[in-house]
Amino acid sequence: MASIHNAATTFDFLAVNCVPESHVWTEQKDYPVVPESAGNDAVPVVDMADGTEGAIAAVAQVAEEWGGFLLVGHGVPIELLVRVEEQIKCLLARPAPEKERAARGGDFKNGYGVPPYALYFSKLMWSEGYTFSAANVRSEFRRIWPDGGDEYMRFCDVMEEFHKEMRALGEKVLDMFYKVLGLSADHIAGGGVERQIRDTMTATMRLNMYPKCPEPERAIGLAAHTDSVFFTFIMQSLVPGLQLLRRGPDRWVTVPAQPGALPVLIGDLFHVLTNGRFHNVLHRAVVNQDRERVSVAYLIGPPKDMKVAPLDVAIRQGSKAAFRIVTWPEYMVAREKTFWNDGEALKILRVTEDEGDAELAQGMNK
Ligand SMILES: C=C1C[C@]23C[C@@]1(O)CC[C@H]2[C@@]12CCC[C@@](C)(C(=O)O1)[C@H]2[C@@H]3C(=O)O
Ligand SMILES: O=C(O)CCC(=O)C(=O)O
Ligand SMILES: [Fe+2]
Repeated sequence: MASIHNAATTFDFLAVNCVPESHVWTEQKDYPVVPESAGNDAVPVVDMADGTEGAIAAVAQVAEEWGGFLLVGHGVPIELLVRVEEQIKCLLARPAPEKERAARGGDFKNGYGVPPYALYFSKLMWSEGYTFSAANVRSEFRRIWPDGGDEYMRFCDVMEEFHKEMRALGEKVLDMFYKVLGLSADHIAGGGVERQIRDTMTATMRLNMYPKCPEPERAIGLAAHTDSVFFTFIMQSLVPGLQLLRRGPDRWVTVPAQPGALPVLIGDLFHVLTNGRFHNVLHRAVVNQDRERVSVAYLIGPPKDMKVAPLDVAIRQGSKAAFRIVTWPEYMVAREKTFWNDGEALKILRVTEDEGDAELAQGMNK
């Protein structure tokens, strides 16, 4: 599908009183929407402070059936989350020429502009945002503030504090997932691949701003997608908008926006690591007429050169690896052709019966 826009198109969302043709998404395949907290469709809550065996069994069920949940008891101060939100609003309220100076595209994979997958759709989404590597905050944001200064320092200090907290939380959540897979603390601490993943995983941040929309049912904030990474933490303002797809019957379930609760979304590469056991959840962000919404996706993935394949512990006795070995960049390139076909991406990596018999697929520890 041809792209009709540049990576860093600025659009004055607040200047229009209807959704222009360039942003209309009514022809997309769609499913009914379940409102917040409805019976069996209430998004599960995982409390990290609950260290019981029962809690691990509950995480197992949620990871397999939902692929997404609300994390509480995580210890990240709410007041820090509030400061992160304030800083994002300040950044994205800067004048268009300043944001365009920091545009994605060309030599810059990171920066201001539409997310990479937007280039594969013919319509624009009702959002703007900024993508950057969490390890490079200070150099990245010199593109917005070339001379540094107080605003630059405040922004970088808050983002780095957030990164420190989230990276540490990422390790705790990874350990929780490893426990679900049956790995002992000694095994994780040993020199194997599980420890290597934990020590080397990388973080990318995508700051999203969804302006108020005069006709929300005709637009989409972020179109349906799975994240390619291991897993993603979402920090969202107190305005709902994130929805998860539940299958059978297919429906969108709205994630409540609760102070301090962090949505966690399992991505494609964790689905691969667990040999398909953890569900990589299809999700999207919708917009509304009354309130702008801000979110941060804190995406945790492997280093670019790591070869990812099902973990040995996830390949149950008598079965084989269901996915072939891939690096994250290789997977992202292969996935480009599948964006308008929900759930198709991982088929690229699936090992066929014949290949499986020929034992082409191997576990990650081999
Ligand atoms: C680390 C990344 C994952 C991501 C591409 C990116 O380089 C930065 C943003 C991420 C995001 C967010 C919106 C949807 C998505 C498909 C996209 O185009 O940009 C994801 C990408 C992904 O998960 O592969
Ligand atoms: O805004 C949200 O809640 C979702 C953001 C998201 O899915 C993403 O940036 O990948
Ligand atoms: Fe996402």
